[in-house]
Amino acid sequence: MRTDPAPMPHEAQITTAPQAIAAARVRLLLATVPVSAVTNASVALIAMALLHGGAPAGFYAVWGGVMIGLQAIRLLVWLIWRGASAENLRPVQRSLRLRVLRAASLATGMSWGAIPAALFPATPIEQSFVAFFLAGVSGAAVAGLAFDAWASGLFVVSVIMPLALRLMGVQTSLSTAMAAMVCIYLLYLGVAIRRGQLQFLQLLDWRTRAETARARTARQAQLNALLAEANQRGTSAPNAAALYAAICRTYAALDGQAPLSIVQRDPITGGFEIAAQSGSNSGPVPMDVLDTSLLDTAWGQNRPQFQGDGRTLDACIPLHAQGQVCALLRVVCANAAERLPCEMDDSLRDWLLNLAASVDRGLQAISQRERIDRLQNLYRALISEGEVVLQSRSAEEMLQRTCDTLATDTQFHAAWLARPDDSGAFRVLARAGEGALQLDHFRVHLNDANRVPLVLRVWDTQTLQVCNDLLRDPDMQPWNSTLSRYRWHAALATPVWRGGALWGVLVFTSPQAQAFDEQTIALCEQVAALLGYGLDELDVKERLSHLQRVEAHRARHDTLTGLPNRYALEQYLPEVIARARRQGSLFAVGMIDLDGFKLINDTWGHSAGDRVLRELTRRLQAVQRQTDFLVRLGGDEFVVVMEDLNPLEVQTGYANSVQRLRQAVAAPFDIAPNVQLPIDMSIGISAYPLDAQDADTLMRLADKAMYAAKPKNRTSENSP
Ligand SMILES: Nc1nc2c(ncn2[C@@H]2O[C@H](COP(=O)(O)OP(=O)(O)OP(=O)(O)O)[C@@H](O)[C@H]2O)c(=O)[nH]1
Repeated sequence: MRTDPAPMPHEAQITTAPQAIAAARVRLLLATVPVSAVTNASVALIAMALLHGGAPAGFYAVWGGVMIGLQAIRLLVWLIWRGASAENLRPVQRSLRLRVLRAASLATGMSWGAIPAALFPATPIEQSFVAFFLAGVSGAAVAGLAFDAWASGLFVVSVIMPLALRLMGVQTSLSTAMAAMVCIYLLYLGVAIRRGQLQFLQLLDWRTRAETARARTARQAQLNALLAEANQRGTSAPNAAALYAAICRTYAALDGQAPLSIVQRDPITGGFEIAAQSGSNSGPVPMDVLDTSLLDTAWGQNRPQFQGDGRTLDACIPLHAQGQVCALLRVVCANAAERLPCEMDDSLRDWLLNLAASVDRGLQAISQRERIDRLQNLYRALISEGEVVLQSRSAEEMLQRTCDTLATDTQFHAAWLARPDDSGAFRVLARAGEGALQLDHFRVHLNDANRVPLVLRVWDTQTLQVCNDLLRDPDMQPWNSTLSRYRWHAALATPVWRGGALWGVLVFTSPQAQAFDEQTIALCEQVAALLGYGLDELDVKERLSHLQRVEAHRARHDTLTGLPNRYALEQYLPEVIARARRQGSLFAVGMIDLDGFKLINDTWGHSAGDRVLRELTRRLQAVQRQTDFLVRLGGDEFVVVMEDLNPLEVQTGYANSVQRLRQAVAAPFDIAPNVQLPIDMSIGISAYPLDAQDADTLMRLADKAMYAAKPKNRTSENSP
């Protein structure tokens, strides 16, 4: 719960006791001046009017004039000074006005002593009593002097001593008794004035001390409230900047404090900049007018620095995040003449240290929250990576989706994967996130002399590499401007294994230095491992599908000639029939069988027979039309399906087709080295839809026709 801090007590109440006493004495002296002056002037007027005898002629007129003049001076000083503030009273002891006031008071007292002196020659002695009486009255009238020891003492002595001496000079028992009484009275006045002064001073001292203590307690309470506030803000602020701003705002509410700022260091330039600051009565203290050496020392030595002479203050206290100095808490009161001074006492020092400790705790809470968020996001990314691996149909897709997921759903800024090509130059295969486009200019080669880039370190060591503060890594200096532009403040590069070998490097970058702690590193490794498994699985799938394709081809093709086989023909014929039916076209099935092929095998060997079969295939392919479908049924039997047959062909007994196919055996075959033999073939043809309308019958009829065409079966009427 936030409580509004009470206003700070006025600084006059917390100044030191001697200053306060001096100011209070002057105020009291001023308070007595008007009454004293008026009384003195009145009594002087009465004396001028009533006391004539026993004094030199004109004495009372001169004395009265001096007296009234002195009182006028006192009143004048009082008039000028009565509106003075506490600040003006502080240097009062050196003030000209105080000196004038004291001199006037002293002169007043001494002038009263002149009356008994003037009366000395006179008789009877009773006149001296009148003077003594007047002196006593005037002593009371200038009671203000009692608060000023020297003036009071001189006054008492100068007024009463002459009377005592005079009485002792008369040498009668009465005058001696009176002199004794005067001396006792003198003694009494001296003691009374002294004691009164002491008590007054003590009283003032107690009062000032009590007020100072009260003010201190009140300030301490406010300062403690600010500490509590800082602690509480730490648990609610979303980030360090918000925490700094909240601390400064709360501090600013404390009236009368020197300005507080939180200063951060630019990692590139090393310069200091204000991250947050409180306002103050004198406004924020600009950085450029301050000596930053104290900041350097506090940052470099990681120790609080305090400078000041009790009137000025420069305090720099390091703040920490993850064990490292991340900012400085600075309180500066640079100007001693400022209305609000900073007391550089131990309590303020302790409080500042406590405030810094509170901010540290807040930063720690924030970084812990950020770490948990980061890990949660990473776990999510890990789950997403599992989906990516399962869903991706190609390696390219898998890599790109991995990078996209990492750069979108985690605290990472960018993610990319690179691997060396055949020439050894690293190629970025996938990338995502801020600054990823600049990877177009990524030039790293396996043979580079400079082994600093993380991808090379990974390649060399085959292990994961982390740099948690790229901008402070002296090796990374050449790339600092790019790293800083895209806020790549920390990076992790991990090997990606494919098929048991190092295949690529997956790189994660984060805008937050120190982002890669133990758990994050472990999760990044898992992501890379998952990616590797995914790639391996893709490879397995790819191999399987290749095998399937080979097997499927093998099942439909003849291994010796590469031609479609009987199985393929069985699938093909229904399609042709359906097409011909749809289009109302004709097609023919030609059955081809070599004559006397067995003899070649038997005479020249099986491999010679194979050669003939392959050569025949080549020749048949050369003479077939584009729409013909050539099949090896087995042995020396071939089938050619001829689509879009011209009806004339049927009428001419397939003369053109037979002639075209026969060109395949027009030239003799190479049987063996230097052995060429002519080989003939028999052809039987059936046509759709004239001969039959189903595949089996068409095949059977073609076979029958071919069989009939064999030389050994040939008769004059069925020879083709
Ligand atoms: N070299 C070789 N010979 C094969 C292959 N497949 C079958 N043969 C042989 O081919 C021959 C085919 O037999 P036939 O058709 O009776 O032989 P032919 O001498 O041509 O008889 P006609 O067809 O009646 O003229 C057999 O000897 C089979 O062993 C093969 O892939 N390679």
